[in-house]
Amino acid sequence: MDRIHITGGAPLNGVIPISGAKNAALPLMIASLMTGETLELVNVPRLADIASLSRILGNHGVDHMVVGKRPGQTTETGQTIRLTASNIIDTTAPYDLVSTMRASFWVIAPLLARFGEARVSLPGGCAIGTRPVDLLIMAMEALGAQIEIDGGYVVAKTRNGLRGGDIRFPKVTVGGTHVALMGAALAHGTTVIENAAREPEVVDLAECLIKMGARIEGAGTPRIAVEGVSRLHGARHEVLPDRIETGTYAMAVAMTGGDVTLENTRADLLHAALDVLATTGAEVTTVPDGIRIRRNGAGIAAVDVTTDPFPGFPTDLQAQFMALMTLAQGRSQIRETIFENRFMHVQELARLGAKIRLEGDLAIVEGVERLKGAPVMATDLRASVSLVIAGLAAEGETQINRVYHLDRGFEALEAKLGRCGAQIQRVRS
Ligand SMILES: CC(=O)N[C@H]1[C@@H](OP(=O)(O)OP(=O)(O)OC[C@H]2O[C@@H](n3ccc(=O)[nH]c3=O)[C@H](O)[C@@H]2O)O[C@H](CO)[C@@H](O)[C@@H]1O
Ligand SMILES: C=C(OP(=O)(O)O)C(=O)O
Repeated sequence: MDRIHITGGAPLNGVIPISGAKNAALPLMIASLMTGETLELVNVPRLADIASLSRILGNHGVDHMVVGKRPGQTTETGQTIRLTASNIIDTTAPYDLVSTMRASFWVIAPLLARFGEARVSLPGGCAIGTRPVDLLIMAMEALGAQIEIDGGYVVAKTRNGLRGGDIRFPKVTVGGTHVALMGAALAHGTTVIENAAREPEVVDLAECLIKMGARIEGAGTPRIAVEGVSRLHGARHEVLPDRIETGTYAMAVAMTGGDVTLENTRADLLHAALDVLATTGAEVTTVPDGIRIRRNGAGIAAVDVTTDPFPGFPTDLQAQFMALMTLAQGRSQIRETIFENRFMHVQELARLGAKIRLEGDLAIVEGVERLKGAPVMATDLRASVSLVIAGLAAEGETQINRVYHLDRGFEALEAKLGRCGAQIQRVRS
């Protein structure tokens, strides 16, 4: 298994190009199942999760083509892919493909809406809590689907197509909102989704569906209205920038010190996180087509954070922020409200010398003066990258095992950091 070796202590200086968002690209690719025409997606990141989903779509019969590079494009310019679901041969998404990632479960909605049936294995994904799918099932039932669980599979059927209905989510769910949107877009009649997720990735999916002919109003607000149409058509859509990758590198610079411009991204995608970073003492400025982060000399101020659905502080940046707080001057309290088991990085950060105490959903971090490199191993994607950030700021060598978690969500991580002065290498084995 590959490992990442880091020799910490160097500040980061330079430019980091931000990739297209994994968590937008995945539902957008799934939306290709909603039409027999071609969906062209631009700025798709090169990631293990994207490859896994391509395999799942391929198994359903979706044709997948990667468009060749154009002059001026580099390996870090996202790929353009064309997906055509004109000949679906199988409406089952099998366990061995779906178990590796959460988003693959969402194929259930377009399959059901367009073909009247779907058999999808219960999903996997990052081990950060129980992660049930009851609300996704509730949404499809509200659209008239009959659903049963059989041998680890969710079997969904509809006789005469989905029909519009009222969906009120008791808690905000990103996946539930994606599924509700895709189902409702091809249902007969009107659907109102209440307490919808407002995440930018939901808005990106809605914008793409609108280009495909869907009638959707209110995406980005808690109330989305969808007027179903009988068919959708092909479209071309650019995946929005990855706000979690953006925030991750911003926190890395805030921790190591230095001056980095994050290119091809937008501050409005992560205001809550950038505001918190500024409060810690980092200088955050917006520049054309990006964000500049600087911290030179000043110490890191301790700041309390609570994760929340968008526009709040994202749970997907909680681990990275905790890494930063391990070197803060004083005590910070980090409350995780979205997932009940998303503190797996705590014991690994402790190996580097961090002082963190857990009390239920609260992590109390006592800042220390320095971290010291050590071998560590993370169990999920964002936890893994929090160890990379901590390793960059620690004295000496850090070795990060189980790198496949990082490959799920961070495109060209070593190259992007290496060009800014980080001493980071992948050791293949
Ligand atoms: C691929 C992708 O986009 N993943 C993101 C998505 O995950 P995902 O869509 O799985 O997360 P949700 O927003 O659905 O989960 C939010 C909360 O609702 C609960 N819940 C969800 C569905 C359900 O049927 N029942 C239920 O109880 C979850 O356990 C969790 O406590 O949003 C999360 C919250 O921003 C992010 O951390 C993930 O990175
Ligand atoms: C939790 C994540 O992914 P998934 O929902 O696929 O587990 C993530 O992107 O941080």
